[in-house]
This record gives sequence, structure tokens and C-alpha cells, in this order.
Amino acid sequence: MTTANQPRTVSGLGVGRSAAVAPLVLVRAAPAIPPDARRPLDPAEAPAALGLARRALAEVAADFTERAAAAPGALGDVLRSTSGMAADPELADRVRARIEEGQGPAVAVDGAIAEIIALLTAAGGLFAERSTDLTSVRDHTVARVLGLPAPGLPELRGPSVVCAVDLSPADTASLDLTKVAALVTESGGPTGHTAIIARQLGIPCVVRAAGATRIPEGTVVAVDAANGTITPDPGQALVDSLRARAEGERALAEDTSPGATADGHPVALLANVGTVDDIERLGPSAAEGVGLFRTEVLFLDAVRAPSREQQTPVYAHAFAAAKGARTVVRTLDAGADKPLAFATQEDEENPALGVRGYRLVRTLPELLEEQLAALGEATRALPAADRAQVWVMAPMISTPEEARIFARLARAHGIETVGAMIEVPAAALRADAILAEVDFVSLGTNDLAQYTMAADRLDGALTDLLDPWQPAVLSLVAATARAGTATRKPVGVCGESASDPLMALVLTGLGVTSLSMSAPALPAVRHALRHHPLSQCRAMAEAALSAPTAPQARQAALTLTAPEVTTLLGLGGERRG
Ligand SMILES: C=C(OP(=O)(O)O)C(=O)O
Repeated sequence: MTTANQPRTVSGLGVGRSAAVAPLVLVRAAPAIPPDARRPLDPAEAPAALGLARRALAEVAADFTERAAAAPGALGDVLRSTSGMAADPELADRVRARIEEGQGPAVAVDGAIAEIIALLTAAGGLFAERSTDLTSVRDHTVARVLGLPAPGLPELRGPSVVCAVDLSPADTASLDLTKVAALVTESGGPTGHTAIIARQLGIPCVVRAAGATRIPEGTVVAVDAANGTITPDPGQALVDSLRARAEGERALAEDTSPGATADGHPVALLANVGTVDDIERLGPSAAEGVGLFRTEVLFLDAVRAPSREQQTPVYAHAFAAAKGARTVVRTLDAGADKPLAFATQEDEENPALGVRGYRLVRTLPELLEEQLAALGEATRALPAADRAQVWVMAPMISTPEEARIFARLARAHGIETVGAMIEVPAAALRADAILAEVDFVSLGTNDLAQYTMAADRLDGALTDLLDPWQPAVLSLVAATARAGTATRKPVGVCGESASDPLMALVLTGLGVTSLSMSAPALPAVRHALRHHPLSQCRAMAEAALSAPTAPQARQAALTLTAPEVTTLLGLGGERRG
């Protein structure tokens, strides 16, 4: 299988610590029409071009029909409707007209579908929703006309390592995750959406893996997230060592006791979730509750803003699944790296600094209003004793005034426990004043690192700056934790940094009261806490805070770590996402 051009072992940034061995499946980007396919046709070429375009459309229609037959329920319906679009005579007419005007078949298909998409978008509502399916018809048909392999997400026939240059949040969400053994992307960073979803599901993932898409499709690869490597055709020794490590991790997962240091100082261990299914999958005691419910994940595919009536049953279902445990809900964090069709401003030059998260209240106040109304209604349906366990917080709070307005709105809807995320340096610096307005805060260290270091979290080339061990980031976390201790209010961390066992010890030493992470990361963090008394966590925090650089901060904490934890969790190596 190995070819001369094929890279041997590809390295990137590992996400989590798990590993998988499976055949590689490539996700192909939408085809680009090359310049020679864009040249005007000679009239004598038109009949052949028309035949090629018609055949491609018919084959795409047949392909979607075949996939529909194998797909369950709603997905089958969507695929059948997509097939119908490819077979639509109106589309064929528009393509014919363009070819008769002298366009090549790929350009004609592309243009005809763009025309129909524009009409549907203008019509709005359900019509507009169909434009995504038409885009898929366009990409598949153009690829066939050009003789290229089908683009987009592959149909997975068994456990597979899915490899792409990049995956959009919607791509990742629509993968058949029961068959995804691992995710590999050439771009992205350790706090990007692919990494977050992979962590959540415990799927091994390597991002920034330059050259991974050059590994031939079908090659069996070993993906080791702990070391950030993808090894084609791995030998038995590597497979055996990965298996042994997985068994060690499974043994750790058997301890489901509440999070606490060796001397019994409690640190709530919570899970980050994006869907109700995620909450249901948590099982009875893996986490002590939900520390971050990313509600925007529920609406990634929605074209229109979900109404209060649509949202209420979803939250009611989520709270029922949490069975009275703390559930920290974040109101919609739309914009920048989490685009939602109905909430994202199209014309922003700098979306990460734009109207996103809580700031949408300036342009679309009804969005927050409807969500809080739905959350309030779902909360009121709970037994009285459980209502205070629904904690609702706003993302991207920058000032105490914003915290005050948010708290007033949330409380007006009957939400008892209201909080703010601390992910903007201005908020960390004013954490005491923000805590005067709300009941708790939660540090989003992914965004806090992005905004403190002025480094785009989606730009994997800036990973060193985005490191939560950066002294400037640690100082802001420490300032926030101090404000929590002074006001005796909870300060959680729900950014990816909480899932690093070594960082979790430092955060505990800084005074953080809860750690929320993707569920598969909980056992290692629980294990690390259990082996260190609070005094040792404090010493680690102090040592990390006084280090001049991120690697030195980590090293300073590592030197004070219990040796059995360092060995078992393999903390000695280079930091991975
Ligand atoms: C938890 C966070 O939010 P998200 O990653 O969803 O933006 C964060 O920024 O740390």
C-alpha cells in the first residue's frame, strides 16, 4: 500500500489521549472548475457537452436515490429530496440553455444551480433551506462532469479514520460518528470545532497534520492522539502498545467518585456537551453534572431562528436527562468560529471581535429573549428542588453592565442561577464587579487565550500563543479565581484547558471550584486530583504563575506533580491539545 510519495508518519497536534487503527477515508473539497473547462464552447461541441451534463445529473440523481434507500428515517428523506432536485427538468432546461449559449458543461451546471439557489434564497423559509441540498447536487455533478471523485463527506462502510483538509462544524456534525474511528485534519487548532467535537465524543483526533491527505485512501493508519501522529500501515508492536494504553485508560474510568483533591477539597467535575444526546450518553456517574451546554450546537443547521416553542421541549428534555444534576447552559454563542445562518452578521470585517455571543442582543434582541423564555419555561417545569440546578450563563460578557442586564433578563424569566462567561480579558480584569451582578462565572479559556494573546484560535500556526499556560492567560485566570474566592461565588473553567490533568491541578490551586471538559477526559483529571492535596495544587499554581514562559510554567507545575500520576498519565512529554 505504501507508495513513494506517501508520507511515512505524519505529525500534528493530538487532541485527547486516545488512539485508533482503521482504514483512512478522505473528505474531498468541492471541485474547483479549472480554466480550460471555463473556455467558451464551439457550437459543434454543444451536443456532446449537453450529453455529458445530462448523464452527470442522472448519475447524481441515481446515486442519491441509492444512498436514500440505505439511510434511516429523516436522512433518507433528505437524500431522496436531493435526488429529486438533480432530476428536476427545470434544472436540465437551465443547463441546456447555458450550454446553447456556449458555456462548458461544468460552468453551465454551476451557473444554473447558482440561479436556482438565488431564487430559493429570495423566497426564504423552507425554500431557502433547500439550497444546501442543491449545493450538494452542484458539487457532485460538477465533479462528475470533470471526471473527479465525488466531493464531500464520504459514506462510511465501517470504522474509518476520516481525513480532510478541514471540516466545517456542519460537516463534523453530519458524520456518522458510530463509524468514525478517528478524525484527522490538515488545518484547525486544538481548540477549533473539530477538536472540540472529537474530545466530546472521545474520538482520537489529530489537527494540523500537514500532508495527511496525501496518504492514499484505504490505507490502514494508526492515529495516536497522545503523540499527535498518524502512522500508515502500523506494525503489530505499535498496535499492541496502543491497545495496552487504551486498557489503562479504561481502568481509570472505573473510578466515578466525585472530584476531590487527596485531602478531600471538592472540585466539581462536569461535562461539556452540545446536544441532549451528549447528556444522555454521560451515564449515571461519569460527571457530576453539565458544566457547559453549548446551545448553539443544537441549531448549526437551522436557517431560521428557533422559536421559544421549538426550544422549550429541547431544554426540558436536556434537564430531564441531567436528572437534577447541575446543568450550566450557555445562551447562543453565535458568530466567528460558530456561524449560525440566522444570527451571523454577513458583513463583519473581523467577526471574532464583532457582534457575537451576548453582543447579539444589540442587533437581534428577540433571539436572547426567546431563548431565555424557553429556558425559563423548561426550568419551571422541573420539581422546585431542581430549579436552582439549572445555571444559565451568557458568552462574551465584556463589562459588569452587560452582566447586570443579562442577569435581569434571565431572572425575569424565572432563572434562579445566573452567570457570565469570562473569556474576554476586560471581563477577567473586572471579575469582581461582574461577580457582584451574577451568581457564578465560568472561564472560557479557549477564547480567553485568543483574546488575551490576540491570536485567532482557528489558526493552528499560532498554537504556541494560544497555549493556556501563557503567563498572561494564567494571570487573568488567577485574577478571576481570586475574585471568586473573595466573593465566595463559584468560578468554573469550561475551556479545553480543564481537560489537561496538569492544568486541572494548577486551576484547582488557583481557587477554581469546578472543571468542565469533554466527558472522556474526566477520568484522568479525577485521577490526578485524587493524588494531590490542595496545598500541593497551590504550590503548583504559584510555581506556574511565576514562570516567564508557557513551557516553563508547565514544567514548573510538572516538577511538583506526584510521580505515579506523571507516569500513568504520560504527562512528561510535550503538551498536546
Ligand atoms: C468554552 C469555551 O467556549 P467555546 O470553545 O465553545 O467557544 C471557551 O472559549 O473556552
